[in-house]
Amino acid sequence: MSTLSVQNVTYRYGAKTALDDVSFELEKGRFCALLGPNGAGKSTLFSLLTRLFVTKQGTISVAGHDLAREPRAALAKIGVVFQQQTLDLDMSVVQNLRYFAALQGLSGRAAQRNIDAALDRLSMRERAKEKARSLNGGHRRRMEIARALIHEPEVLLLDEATVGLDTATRQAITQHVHDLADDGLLVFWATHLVDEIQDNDDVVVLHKGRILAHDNARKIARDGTLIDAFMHMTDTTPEPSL
Ligand SMILES: Nc1ncnc2c1ncn2[C@@H]1O[C@H](COP(=O)(O)OP(=O)(O)OP(=O)(O)O)[C@@H](O)[C@H]1O
Repeated sequence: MSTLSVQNVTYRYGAKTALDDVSFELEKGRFCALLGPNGAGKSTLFSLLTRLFVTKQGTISVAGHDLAREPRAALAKIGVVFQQQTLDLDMSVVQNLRYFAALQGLSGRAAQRNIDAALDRLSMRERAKEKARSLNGGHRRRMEIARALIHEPEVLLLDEATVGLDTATRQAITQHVHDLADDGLLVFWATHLVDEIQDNDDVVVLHKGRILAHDNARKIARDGTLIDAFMHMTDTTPEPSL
């Protein structure tokens, strides 16, 4: 049983087809990049995975739970970091996390244990009492990732999670998230930046709503670079990342 299964998903905005018969399966313990240029359909797919939009054609299942038939069980296995920041800046790091834990039905010792574990995983324990407002962009992002882990999901979805961060911070966050995959999570990371992808990662290349490739990054690159392969496949020039 795969951890995340997407089968024959099609999604339209009126006459515009944003996703066209998309199918793939992903396993836990892996970092998989959803790589696609602007307009590829990445946000639409994430909206379906998080049930902001309802899948009308095709099926999605998470850790064996069909998202349409068992939405609560499926969503309980997903942690999400959206592109837009969603913190309460006037609360401390730990207050933000406690609030989210309560929304997930966690309280008392169980909540504290999971909060501590999530802070440790993102090296944020020493910032726990600081107001979110006082944190820089990288630490705010780490805190959002810690928050997404509190209910111990099996899948971590991140939608363009490094937008607006400087290069060093981007690299640090990207590495942290790779470490989470090494610890056993399935990380599904939407990006248009090829340099966030490491040789051993899995990559789903999405373009104009269709999957052009799904393989190990090294295999997609073949004898050249992943950037060249991506440009060739999509006939685009990737945005400079530096
Ligand atoms: N509300 C909408 N109404 C009509 N078309 C839409 C709507 N939202 C997105 N689209 C179109 O659907 C396609 C996929 O968009 P989507 O936002 O999912 O792509 P994306 O890969 O996330 O791109 P970006 O990186 O620019 O956010 C695009 O052609 C987009 O113009």
